[in-house]
Amino acid sequence: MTRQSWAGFFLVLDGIDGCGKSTQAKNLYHHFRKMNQKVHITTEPSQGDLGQILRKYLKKDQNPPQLDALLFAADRIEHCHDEILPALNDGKLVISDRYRDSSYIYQSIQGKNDGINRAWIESINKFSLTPDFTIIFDIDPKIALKRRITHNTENQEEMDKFEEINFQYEIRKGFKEIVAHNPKEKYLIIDADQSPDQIFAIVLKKINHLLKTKGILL
Ligand SMILES: Nc1ncnc2c1ncn2[C@@H]1O[C@H](COP(=O)(O)OP(=O)(O)O)[C@@H](O)[C@H]1O
Ligand SMILES: Cc1cn([C@H]2C[C@H](O)[C@@H](COP(=O)(O)OP(=O)(O)O)O2)c(=O)[nH]c1=O
Repeated sequence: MTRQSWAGFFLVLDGIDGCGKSTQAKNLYHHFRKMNQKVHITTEPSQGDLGQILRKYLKKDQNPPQLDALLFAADRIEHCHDEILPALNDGKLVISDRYRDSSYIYQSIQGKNDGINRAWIESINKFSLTPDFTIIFDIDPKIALKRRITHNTENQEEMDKFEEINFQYEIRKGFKEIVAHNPKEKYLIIDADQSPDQIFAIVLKKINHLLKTKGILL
């Protein structure tokens, strides 16, 4: 699975937990559906067989971090092979709610005291597809947490193991560093402390431009 050119467009939305990426992924999906544009929405952990197994493992507190990293990487290979590449070859805009950068950041921070480093995570992910473009939603973790509690999608007892606030500050920093070290042609960082409509307007302007440049959108 080394092919890196396709008829479609591979877009990733990423950021800390609760930054609003699922909301924007769904907005984009519905927008392009209405326009009769070929579009596919997906998420990581994936809905595939390995994604189901991974979600089960993530509910356990005491997995070795190496195991988490390997499961995320395995799920990603299956996800690329079974779902993402076929959709891209079919000319679709593929919108993924989280992808490889989440592994680079979450697993390297989670495993920093267990001998896990970024180079190893990159190596186990080297067979996954490289996105055409990534949007990072940047927000203070306290605001993201408040949103999720206010909307009653979360309470403190049910918080996933990755959602502890200091960990989220480290994750936020990690995403910012990725943006800083990559070209503007590949990444956009958006201040996610704005209304959903304001954020959507920024996202849509960028994606329309990118799709027009690639000749996918007329
Ligand atoms: N821009 C926004 N302003 C206020 N609340 C938001 C905004 N975007 C999303 N939300 C709400 O915040 C919560 C988390 O958003 P969600 O899109 O699920 O985040 P993520 O997918 O990044 O975890 C949801 O309850 C959602 O309705
Ligand atoms: C894709 C991915 C997610 N994660 C983490 C981020 C989330 O805290 C958790 C599960 O994701 P999920 O339950 O979908 O949360 P969210 O709505 O915030 O995206 O898995 C990783 O640690 N590594 C990865 O490669």
